[in-house]
Amino acid sequence: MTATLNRPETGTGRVVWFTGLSGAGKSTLASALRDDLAARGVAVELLDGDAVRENLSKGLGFSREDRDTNVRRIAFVAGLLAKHGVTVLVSAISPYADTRREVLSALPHPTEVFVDAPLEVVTERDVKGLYLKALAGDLPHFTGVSDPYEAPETPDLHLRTDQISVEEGIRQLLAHLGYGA
Ligand SMILES: Nc1ncnc2c1ncn2[C@@H]1O[C@H](COP(=O)(O)OS(=O)(=O)O)[C@@H](OP(=O)(O)O)[C@H]1O
Ligand SMILES: Nc1ncnc2c1ncn2[C@@H]1O[C@H](COP(=O)(O)OP(=O)(O)O)[C@@H](O)[C@H]1O
Repeated sequence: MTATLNRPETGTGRVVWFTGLSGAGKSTLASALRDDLAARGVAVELLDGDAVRENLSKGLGFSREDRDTNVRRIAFVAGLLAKHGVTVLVSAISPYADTRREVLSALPHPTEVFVDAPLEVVTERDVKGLYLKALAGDLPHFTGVSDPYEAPETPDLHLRTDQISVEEGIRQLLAHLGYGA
C-alpha cells in the first residue's frame, strides 16, 4: 500500500499519542515505530516524556498541575510540527483522561494508543527501579502506585504489551496507521 500517513487529506501531519504506565512500553514502541516510519521516508519526530522533561519541561514535577502543564506543552509542540506535515509520536504517561481528551481534540488526526500492561507486570519489569522505591513508600505521586492513572475508555488502539511482542505491536500500529502489509 502507498504510504499516505504523513500527508493525509488535509495536507497536515498527524499525532500518535502513546499513553500508559511507566514501563508499559511506550518508549519502546514509539521509538521502534519512529525508526520504521523514518526508513519509509516519512518525516517523523518523537516527543518522549523523559527527553521532554530534561528540556522543554525541565523543573516540572508530578503534581496534577505539573503533569497537565507537561502534557499541554508537548501537545503544543506536536501541533506545530504536525502543521508542517510531520508525523509526531508522543510518549508520555499523560495519566488524566480529561487532559488527554482536551489536547487530542485540538490536534490534527489524533490517534490515542493505550500501551497497557498490568501493574504486576510493570512492577516486575521495573525498568528504572522506580516501582521498588514507590512500593517501599519512598516515591510519592508515582503513577499507578501512589498517584492515579486514568486508562482510556475508548482508545484508537489498545496494545496489551504483556500479551503481544514488540514486533506484533509495531505491526498493529502500522496497520492502524495505513501502512498494512
Ligand atoms: N512520580 C512519578 N510518576 C511517574 N513517573 C515518574 C515519577 N517520577 C519520575 N518518573 C519518571 O518520569 C517519567 C514520566 O514522565 P512523563 O512526562 O511521561 O509523565 S506525565 O505524562 O507528565 O505524567 C517516567 O518515565 P517512563 O517510565 O518512560 O514512563 C518515569 O521514569
Ligand atoms: N510487547 C512489548 N511492547 C513494549 N515493550 C515491551 C514488550 N514486552 C516487553 N517489553 C519491555 O518492557 C519495557 C518497557 O519499557 P519502556 O518502553 O521504557 O516503557 P515506558 O516508556 O512505557 O516507560 C522494555 O524493557 C521492553 O523491552
